[in-house]
Amino acid sequence: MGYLSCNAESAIATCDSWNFKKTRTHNKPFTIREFSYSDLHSATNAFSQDNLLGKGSHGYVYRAHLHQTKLTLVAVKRGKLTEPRNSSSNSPAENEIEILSRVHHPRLVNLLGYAVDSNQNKLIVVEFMPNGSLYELLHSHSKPPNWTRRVRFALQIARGVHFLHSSNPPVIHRDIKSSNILIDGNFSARLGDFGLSLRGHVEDVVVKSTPPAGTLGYLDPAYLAPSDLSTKSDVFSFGILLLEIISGRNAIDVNYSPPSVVDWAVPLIKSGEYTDIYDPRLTSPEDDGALRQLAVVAARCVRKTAAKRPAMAEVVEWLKLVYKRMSSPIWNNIGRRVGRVRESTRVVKYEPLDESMEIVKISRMGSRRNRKVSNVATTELGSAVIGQKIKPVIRSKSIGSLGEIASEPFDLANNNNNQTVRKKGGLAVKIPTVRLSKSRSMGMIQSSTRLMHKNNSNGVVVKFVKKPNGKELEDSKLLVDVGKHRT
Ligand SMILES: Nc1ncnc2c1ncn2[C@@H]1O[C@H](COP(=O)(O)OP(=O)(O)OP(=O)(O)O)[C@@H](O)[C@H]1O
Repeated sequence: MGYLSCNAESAIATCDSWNFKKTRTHNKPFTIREFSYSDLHSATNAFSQDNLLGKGSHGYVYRAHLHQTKLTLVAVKRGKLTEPRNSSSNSPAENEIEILSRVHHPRLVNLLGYAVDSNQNKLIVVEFMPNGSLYELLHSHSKPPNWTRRVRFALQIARGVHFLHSSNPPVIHRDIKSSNILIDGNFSARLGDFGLSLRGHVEDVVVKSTPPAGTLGYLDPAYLAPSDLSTKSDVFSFGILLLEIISGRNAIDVNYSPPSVVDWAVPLIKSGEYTDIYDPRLTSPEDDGALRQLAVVAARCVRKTAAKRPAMAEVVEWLKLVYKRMSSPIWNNIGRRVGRVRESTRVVKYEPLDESMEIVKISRMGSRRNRKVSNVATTELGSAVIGQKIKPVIRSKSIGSLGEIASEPFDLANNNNNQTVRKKGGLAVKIPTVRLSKSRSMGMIQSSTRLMHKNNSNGVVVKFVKKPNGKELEDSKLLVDVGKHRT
């Protein structure tokens, strides 16, 4: 086992030498306690209903007040009492303890300790997350999180998953989904529930002999046999999570046609109909470039072929750029609004990029197609209760390669697609869009490199890139420069 046993209430410092190369905060040895069962019993008031935080497929989670220790509020996970104990393999609780005793990160719901009951079943003690799950925030909350918060959650989870994948040996979570994303006291997202996780290299016996598992709707369609498992399966699930964050709809939802979020969203993204997938409960921003980038990142993560999906390291970099873009004053002014203002066409004024010009964007509003086909209540996957207008679909095929996706997530750092630029008091001039082809590296536009527009000496609006060293690079040179970064 990856954790060390010791007497009740004694603390042991554990650390994983493999993970010792991480940044300072993650290098600190962390403490795993063995709690006495009786302490957890009294801390949860005999596992009372009042302290029940939630129920999962493997057991129950309780709030516990520990008085003897500095940790006052913790969460205790207890397996189902009726579940037979299979001595030949690790229970989900044992697996979770084993994995979490080796990794520790601010973006994870970290292990604090464990206890053993009289039947030798293990109870897990983890950090208490007071603000529920992302699933609840997205689907049951009266005030759904705004766009900036959603992207922040996405970035935080991406960092957590990246940390797991870059551990040595890597940890593959196998159950990334919104109900396993918990929100801490700082309203930051943490990845929890390591019951299905695997730690090891793909060629390791344990990994090679463990049958596929996960949650329908999030499960990688390319993961059909143990040998198919790789970190890219988590990337797929993360992509589904991103689509859920963008659209506010469930991974599988029979109220939509098609019910699978992949089959529903990816064709819309591929055809450039981004606004159709935005959560209708939020105002969609006039400059939705950041959301488009987010949608394209999601589409790349859910590619059918695992090898074509990005690594989490790339996803983190892309999401950092999306978050940066969203942190601009324009985004901060976007309030949360339930219901959508519908207009035909309107002109939106942007903050000028410099004194000599201002930008206007002709935005099309009110054309959002509502793909919801009926108002039947959401049913669990596989449920037979389905409305009259839609056909029962249990698990639709996921969409294949996204080779034809029109725009790259980061084709341009400040991509003004479909925007027009005009000189003050002058006529509008349409700016041609510079687009990189799919084969080009997406990491080459650094956040410190900004695409801008200005009038050159002939009065013509040109694109230029401001390099980190302050030098400007004009459009034609930009293309050459971009070419150098081909992968
Ligand atoms: N550390 C925690 N702090 C606060 N609440 C928690 C914590 N862990 C879990 N919960 C609550 O308990 C619920 C059940 O969690 P659990 O991880 O057992 O199952 P699940 O993820 O919802 O479902 P499944 O077991 O099918 O994956 C969660 O949805 C959440 O509301």
